[in-house]
Amino acid sequence: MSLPPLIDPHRHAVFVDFDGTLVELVDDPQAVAIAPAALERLEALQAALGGALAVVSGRRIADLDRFLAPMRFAAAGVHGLERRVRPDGATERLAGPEVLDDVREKLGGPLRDNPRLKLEDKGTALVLHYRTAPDLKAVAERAMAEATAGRHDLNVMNGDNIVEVHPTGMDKGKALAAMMRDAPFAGRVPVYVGDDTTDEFALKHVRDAGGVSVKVGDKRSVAEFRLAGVAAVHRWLAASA
Ligand SMILES: O=P(O)(O)OC[C@H]1O[C@H](O[C@H]2O[C@H](CO)[C@@H](O)[C@H](O)[C@H]2O)[C@H](O)[C@@H](O)[C@@H]1O
Repeated sequence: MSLPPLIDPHRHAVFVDFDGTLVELVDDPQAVAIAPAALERLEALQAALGGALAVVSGRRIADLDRFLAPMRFAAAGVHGLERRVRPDGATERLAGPEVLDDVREKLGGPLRDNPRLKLEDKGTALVLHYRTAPDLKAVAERAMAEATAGRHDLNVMNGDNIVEVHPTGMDKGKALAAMMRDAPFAGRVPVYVGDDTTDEFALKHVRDAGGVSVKVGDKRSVAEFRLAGVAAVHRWLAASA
């Protein structure tokens, strides 16, 4: 797979994943950080694109706001269950936290029995983290499977050292397609850059639509182009800006 072409600010709409793409993966999900210079370049690119830049993430939009402050940006959070088309607009939520109350309670036992497993509660999604305890991968997957048994309204997904659950019906591809229907994205050619299995929905959508699909890292992908890691992403964004 080859390097992606530079972004054309007059033609492209840019969708960028967060963890593993804009910021390096670390043990503590709250400890991620972007370099101030990289953030300034992202803002410059957003301006050059006429605002047609969005962050598409499994994170909550409120968390993305905190990590990327003071930048304001369009975003799809929690894999599209949260959406903000305009940087200063309101965040729309397609589900509430109560839908996971029963799962939250059922995960309590396994979490008490395995204190090295960490729960991230995103309201409309629950994540079991095992990056610092890789031997507990199967335990985490089993706990999630048992806690969600019979719940056909929920989707369990494996990510990078995580197993996550959220309501069905949305993924990053659908989130991107929805954003492409509105200004300032509509009429532009989509560019998507992401590293994880959950990004494959968006990468496939973009490839099928004739856009620029960019995989970060060396995992299998439907993407047409590849960048080696977070540093390479920032070099490419800088060259484009
Ligand atoms: O869609 P993304 O922006 O890539 O978000 C996916 C998940 O990212 C976070 O977890 C990942 O990053 C953590 C910090 O580097 C790392 O500790 C973890 O192992 C990774 O899976 C986030 O905590 C999740 O909620 C997101 O779904």
